[in-house]
Amino acid sequence: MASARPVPQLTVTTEEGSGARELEYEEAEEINGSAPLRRKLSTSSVSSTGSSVGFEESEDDVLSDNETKSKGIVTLEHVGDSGEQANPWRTLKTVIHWHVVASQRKRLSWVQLAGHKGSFKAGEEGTILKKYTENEKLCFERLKGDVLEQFVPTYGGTVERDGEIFLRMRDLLTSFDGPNVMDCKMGVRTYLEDELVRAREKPKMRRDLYNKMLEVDSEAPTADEHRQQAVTKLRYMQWRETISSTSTMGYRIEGIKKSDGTCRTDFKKTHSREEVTEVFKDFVSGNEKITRSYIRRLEDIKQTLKASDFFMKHEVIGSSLLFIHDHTERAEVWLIDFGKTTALPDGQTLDHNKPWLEGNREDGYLWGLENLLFTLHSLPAQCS
Ligand SMILES: Nc1ncnc2c1ncn2[C@@H]1O[C@H](COP(=O)(O)OP(=O)(O)OP(=O)(O)O)[C@@H](O)[C@H]1O
Ligand SMILES: O=P(O)(O)O[C@@H]1[C@H](O)[C@H](O)[C@@H](OP(=O)(O)O)[C@H](OP(=O)(O)O)[C@H]1O
Repeated sequence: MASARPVPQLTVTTEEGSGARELEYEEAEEINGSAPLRRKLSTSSVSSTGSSVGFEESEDDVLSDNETKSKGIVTLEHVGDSGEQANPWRTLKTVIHWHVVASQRKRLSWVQLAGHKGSFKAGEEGTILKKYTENEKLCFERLKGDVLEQFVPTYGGTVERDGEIFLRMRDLLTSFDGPNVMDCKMGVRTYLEDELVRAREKPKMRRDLYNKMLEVDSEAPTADEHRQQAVTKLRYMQWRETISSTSTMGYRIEGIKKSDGTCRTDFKKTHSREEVTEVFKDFVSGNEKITRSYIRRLEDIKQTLKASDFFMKHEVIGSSLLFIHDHTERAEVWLIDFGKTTALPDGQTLDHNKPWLEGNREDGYLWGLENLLFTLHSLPAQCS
């Protein structure tokens, strides 16, 4: 395995504020002419200390460990499919005329191991609907015809439900019988370089992330962060990267649901090679055939990534590999979550294997994949 790599850190210093309202993410991105990454606008304000470090709460509820640890099973609401492609100009009209009676809605029991609560709804059979972001839609569109498309859930365009726009995609779990599922977030970095720049220019303090930090380690916040009872998102994300295996191995385990109904999302401190290996070993229940299938699939993915035009031209941040197997010993791995996968400027390409230095936009995806394969290769011997 390659050795740990240094992660450039951002030091947030408190400046005197002008009192001006801070630009919100989407506004800033619109001005730059790029696709918005956030799902909702949030409000931010100048802190009461007069600092320009704004305070901000989470834009969406993120599943907390307590909420998911119990099951990892979420109930997705199913609303009838109109088959329509979303038309932004018709949104308001559709909100008014959408006559789906709640009692007629079917519900789907589903597994969501990471991500934002309420992001998904059930689609028609075999599909799920994920809350729309322009960025993810663009990725799905650009993936059409790319060699990587075969490893990505089939994309079925945008649809409108209850006045909201969703991306329709294949539900990867439907063909499995009592699936075991694991989400591994790939890369050495979980925030975009753009986010780093924005965070430096306009740091915003978040109390919810401070609280999430405390839940894991009450000594993690600095004295200053304790005093403010808040941390910046960047500080939180970098801390998450270093306490997990993201910084040292280029991937981390986000959650696991097993066919026996157990579900774990408490892997924030799963850091060492030994700890990660133990989790994998438990996930495959020592089954060598399943392990070998996963290895074959990951080798295919690796070769395909290297040949992919899409991969070469995108900074792939926050994307996961979803592992699925069941009692039939069928095992699959899929690439999911392109919410923060961003096209590079024309002519620029990434290696995905080089260390990240601010400005080079490298994400360490392939390096993480190598390490993941290394972990799986070490399993069969241990399992037998
Ligand atoms: N096509 C799919 N088929 C089956 N399960 C899926 C699919 N897409 C996502 N999931 C499940 O939903 C979870 C969250 O998905 P995803 O990462 O796309 O959401 P998100 O809200 O963008 O997450 P994040 O906030 O981490 O960026 C995954 O861990 C997985 O369990
Ligand atoms: O895994 P955790 O510890 O719950 O932390 C969340 C996780 O890093 C998500 O990836 C991130 O959303 P994005 O990837 O969309 O940035 C979210 O930011 P948020 O709170 O701003 O939604 C974090 O709170």
